[in-house]
Amino acid sequence: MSTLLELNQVAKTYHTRFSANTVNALRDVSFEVDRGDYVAIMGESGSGKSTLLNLIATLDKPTAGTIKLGDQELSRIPERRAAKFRREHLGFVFQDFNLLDTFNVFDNIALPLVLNRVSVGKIEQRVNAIAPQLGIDTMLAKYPYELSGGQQQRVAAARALVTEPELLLADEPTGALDSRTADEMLKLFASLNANGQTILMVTHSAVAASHAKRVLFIRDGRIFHQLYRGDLDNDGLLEKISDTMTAMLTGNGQEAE
Ligand SMILES: Nc1ncnc2c1ncn2[C@@H]1O[C@H](COP(=O)(O)OP(=O)(O)OP(=O)(O)O)[C@@H](O)[C@H]1O
Repeated sequence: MSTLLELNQVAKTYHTRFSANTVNALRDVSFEVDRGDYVAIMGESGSGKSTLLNLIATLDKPTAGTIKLGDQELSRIPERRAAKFRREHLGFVFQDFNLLDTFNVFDNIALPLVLNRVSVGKIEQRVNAIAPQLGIDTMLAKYPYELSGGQQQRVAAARALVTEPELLLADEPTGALDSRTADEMLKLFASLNANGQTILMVTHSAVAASHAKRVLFIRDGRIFHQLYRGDLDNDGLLEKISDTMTAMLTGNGQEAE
């Protein structure tokens, strides 16, 4: 398999404006994500997960180290091209869906294509192709407030996928969903991944992470440990995740290789 995302000794230090304090949010983070992989990133609140996601999403730049998506080193993308790069290469799914209330479902899904100046005919073709895959083809004329949380998240997933992104970035995608709906969402992610979609998901939820192929644990801005699914089923991986979380919380266990 070829490498899609490569982080090499990435560090991020925040300098707070009104004091001399600095926060080392990430330190010496290196890992790779192959095309077709499904990676979950776990860690306690404040461990650096959002910082990491923001760097990969080109919303912020590392203080040191490099991040490459394919052949492109992200910190070399000029500011004026960053939004276009994001729309062309990345898809985003957030905890709170981030749908536009005044747009119907069709227009919400179409938005990134409109911004990319895709022709009207092609937009209709793409939206009509992705909607049935996510089971929302009967809802295209509805507005977000008319949908359940699970349906809204599927619309958000459709919007993220309609541009056929190389990498799907998800930030707590099941955080606002009840457990049954969260389970449906996780099954959807697994089937997207089975069809080749590369996924990087930040989550607090061990159950959500147990659907991934690989789990990275961050503690105090460093990679603490990695788990690979191998031959394990979701329950087997969940057990290992729980053990690692216990080790992380009690301060035991090994640092990552
Ligand atoms: N803009 C900022 N300025 C200063 N410090 C920051 C900034 N953003 C994050 N931090 C600090 O960096 C560290 C990592 O924060 P980050 O938000 O990445 O953690 P997290 O793992 O995503 O937490 P959570 O799960 O609560 O969202 C924390 O100590 C946080 O206070």
